[in-house]
Amino acid sequence: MLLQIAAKKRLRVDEARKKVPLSEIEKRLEQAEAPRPFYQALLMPGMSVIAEVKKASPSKGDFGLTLTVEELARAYESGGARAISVLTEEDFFKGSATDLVKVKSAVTLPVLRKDFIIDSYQLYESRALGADAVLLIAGFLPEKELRAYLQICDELDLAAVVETHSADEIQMALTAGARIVGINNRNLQNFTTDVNHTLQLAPQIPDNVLLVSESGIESAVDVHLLGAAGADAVLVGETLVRSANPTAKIRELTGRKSA
Ligand SMILES: O=P(O)(O)OC[C@@H](O)[C@@H](O)c1c[nH]c2ccccc12
Repeated sequence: MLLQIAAKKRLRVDEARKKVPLSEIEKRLEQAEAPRPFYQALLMPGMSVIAEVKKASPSKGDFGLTLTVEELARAYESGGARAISVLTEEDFFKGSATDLVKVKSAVTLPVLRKDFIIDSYQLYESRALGADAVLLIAGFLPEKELRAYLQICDELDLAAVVETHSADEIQMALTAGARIVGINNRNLQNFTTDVNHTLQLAPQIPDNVLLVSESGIESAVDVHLLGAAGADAVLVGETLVRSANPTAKIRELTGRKSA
């Protein structure tokens, strides 16, 4: 599955680069506004929720959103989310770059672009689209490349969440210079999720690195356990998009009325 996603992405990136060359993106970036502070949002006291706009996934199919992406993002903001994640992958998650642009203008929160980044072109593109942060998947990138991408993110003032699945990937992310590490609770072999995955690996994350627990977070109990284990943030998609009231669901998860 991951290989299929990466192969599709390669084609799409090559196409995008033909349409809008890097030199053109760099020109656009001269006029770009300063990014919203993603890292600082996660640093706030208490658990930060990164709420995800997710229309579909390869394992669950279409979630049948009844709200527009703007409405959903605003509902998240009202519930006290501290950042919004927007899935922009087209072929397996039914996302788009347009979704990111729409969400960015609908809220005042920082916005994370969730996609499969396999080419440095996508970092510049993300910044030009208005992303304040990107996801870098450690399992997709050799350490040297990860390090180079993190450096480009620094130059672009783009925050980066480096997603990991194992102790080895965490070590690699830290060596490459990650300041925000994600631990994905989803087993990519069978797509099951287990928040214990974060609880087991959390001790590997030093205090000066922010920890985001990703996937399969369903309840206030999950959030409490993850906070006690040292997570600074949780990344929540399905539980929120399936909820009849995403605003109330975020408040329920954090136990707070606002951000
Ligand atoms: O819907 P969930 O189980 O709350 O998961 C959200 C998020 O963690 C998940 O969408 C995700 C984590 N890493 C990814 C990488 C690519 C696509 C999607 C993801």
